[in-house]
Amino acid sequence: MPDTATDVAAARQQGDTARRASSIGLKGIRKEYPGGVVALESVDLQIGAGEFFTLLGPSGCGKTTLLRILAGLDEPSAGSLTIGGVAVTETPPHKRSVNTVFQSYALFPHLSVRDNIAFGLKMRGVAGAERDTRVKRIADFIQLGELVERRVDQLSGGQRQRIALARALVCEPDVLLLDEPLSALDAGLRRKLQVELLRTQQRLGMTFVFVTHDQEEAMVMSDRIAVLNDGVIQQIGTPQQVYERPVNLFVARFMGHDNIFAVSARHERRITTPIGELTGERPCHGAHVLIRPETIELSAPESEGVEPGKPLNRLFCRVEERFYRGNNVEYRLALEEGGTGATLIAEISNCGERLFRVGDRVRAEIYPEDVVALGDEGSTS
Ligand SMILES: Nc1ncnc2c1ncn2[C@@H]1O[C@H](COP(=O)(O)OP(=O)(O)OP(=O)(O)O)[C@@H](O)[C@H]1O
Repeated sequence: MPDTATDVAAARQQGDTARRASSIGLKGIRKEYPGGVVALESVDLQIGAGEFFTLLGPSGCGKTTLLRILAGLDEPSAGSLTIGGVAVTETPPHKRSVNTVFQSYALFPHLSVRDNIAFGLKMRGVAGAERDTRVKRIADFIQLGELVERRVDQLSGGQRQRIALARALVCEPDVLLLDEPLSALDAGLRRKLQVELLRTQQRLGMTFVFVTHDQEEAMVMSDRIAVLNDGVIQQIGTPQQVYERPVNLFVARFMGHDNIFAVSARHERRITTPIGELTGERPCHGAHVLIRPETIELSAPESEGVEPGKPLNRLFCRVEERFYRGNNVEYRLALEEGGTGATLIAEISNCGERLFRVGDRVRAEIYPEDVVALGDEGSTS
């Protein structure tokens, strides 16, 4: 069974042509629960047919509400919804070609794997012989063919999760909705099932809408991600766009970034920050900037530097702390001049070069394009 991010990338590249999939369109979707809680403000979203699309955000931001509206389990207070180009805002759940996999599996523990998988087909009135063929095909597909007679309460968490997936897939929906399906699993199994889920989606060519609050999981799985906060989409983009170019402070923090600095003064491309004066690629309008630790180059102060003559930001620092992580090394740096006591974090891949020690003087070099301006919340791209 595959278990690395490389496998995920390979799975993405091996994708068959779409068998059946539907696009999804959301326009002005608002949800206000009785009692006045506004779970979604005004959500506009276009999800492509066959896309692996992820809703990412903290607890309570409205992810599940949005999924329930797609499934037809909740009605929006305003706005409209299309699946496969057809208006379905008023369509009841069982008439939408949509299936949902929940975090809690929602399996019948006393029934066999076969009967659990067959349940949805039975409800849809699929006859015995065809039902058996389809159950067998999907059980083999998720590598549980040998376990079809077992009772569900005799299986591991990972196996149960695969059955929940099989039960949704066997109905061949155009759209599969997945609400934190892997969050109950331990880290190793979770990574394996991430790969399996992505390969399944690629092979079947279905549209997947996946909910998670784990940014790494979102990045490894998704074609595109929508980051939500307080019922408002903050940014929609590819994993690379959302991680490398977060549009605002919320997205940058949620994606796990540390080197974020307030901008106290600005003049065209020059800005003043707690780590000193920096030059950006273009005039900075944001109140904060992000400098990703892995974009910083470190060298001895007296050396030539990485690219002599290039317009770089050069900061002289002292190594305060060093964290050796095997594949990379994190340095926490104190600025020698122009700084106001702020710490700059640099992460250097460990390619066998000499490591700096605590107390060493170093020169940190930052390209203008790696000074990322963060705008106000609520802006999308
Ligand atoms: N039935 C309900 N009645 C009233 N308020 C609700 C109801 N369901 C959800 N909410 C509120 O709506 C907001 C969004 O909830 P939702 O479950 O969509 O968030 P979420 O992002 O899925 O959170 P989590 O990751 O914790 O599941 C929260 O403030 C929640 O308390």
